[in-house]
Amino acid sequence: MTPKISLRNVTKEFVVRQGKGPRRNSEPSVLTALDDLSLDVADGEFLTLVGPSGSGKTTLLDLLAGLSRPTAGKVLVDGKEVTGPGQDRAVVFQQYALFPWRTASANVSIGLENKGLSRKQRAQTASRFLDLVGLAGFEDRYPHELSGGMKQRVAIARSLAYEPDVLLMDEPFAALDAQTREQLQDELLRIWKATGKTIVFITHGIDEAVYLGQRVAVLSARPGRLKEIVDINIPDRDGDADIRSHPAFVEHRHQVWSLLHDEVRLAQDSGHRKILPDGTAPDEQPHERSAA
Ligand SMILES: Nc1ncnc2c1ncn2[C@@H]1O[C@H](COP(=O)(O)OP(=O)(O)OP(=O)(O)O)[C@@H](O)[C@H]1O
Repeated sequence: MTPKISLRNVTKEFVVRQGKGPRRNSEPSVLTALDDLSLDVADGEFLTLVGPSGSGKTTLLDLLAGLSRPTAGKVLVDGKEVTGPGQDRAVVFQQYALFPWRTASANVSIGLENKGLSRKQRAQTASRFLDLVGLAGFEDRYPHELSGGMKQRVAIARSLAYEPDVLLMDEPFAALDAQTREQLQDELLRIWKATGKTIVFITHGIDEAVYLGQRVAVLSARPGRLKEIVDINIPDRDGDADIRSHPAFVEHRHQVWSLLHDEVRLAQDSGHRKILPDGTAPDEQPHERSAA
């Protein structure tokens, strides 16, 4: 069966300049964010993605979203090469990016405006998706009247409303307090089960990765390569038990922690992999190319 998402030998390079101001080096260098990465995601799968800072997680999500193109290799969705953003994929960012002058309902309706629906139909669809994310009755609230968790629910409802097959989530719960985060993790699992979406979810949280993912993809320190994919098998996952204290959860968490810990140490140990605060790397060789 064709995987829903397929990354085939994907490399992404950026051309950067070292230093700043008068000390800025005129020679551009190439920063390899992702290196020869191959990965398949099945239809309806929930994949979480972890990796040290700078390992290329957001770069990978941007490629899947069609916001940028790989330097080499291919990104396929349903067997077709991704050449730009599309209605089949929605992105949820850490920052909710809601329009402050629009109500929750109007924010959710945004993606429906080109679908030839009447105003009433759009409002009904928005209500249905606000209901799905647990915000029934909040249609007329403005973003400033909502908590952080509620705003993120609106953002998720907005992404779901135009019925994408794939949900791409870049640390969507990172700005929320621990309790709200856990609540939204459960909501997301419920929505995923109800809708059958394919989800790729980036997180810095090992617990979150293991709790949400059917598989956890671990990236190596920059340049990002696929270090390992951990299959998550936790018995009784659908029950009422506290999954986070289940021995299988604890074991998976330790496994992912060890893989990540090795990568973070490697990145720190080898000076040539260090990344300067301005995003450039001292190890990269000057390169002829001039565009990212
Ligand atoms: N547009 C760009 N131009 C130049 N370099 C870039 C660009 N986007 C990303 N990079 C570099 O590519 C590398 C990977 O960045 P990316 O944001 O994908 O990492 P990440 O794993 O998401 O990091 P974090 O966990 O800190 O958010 C970094 O070294 C970053 O500085």
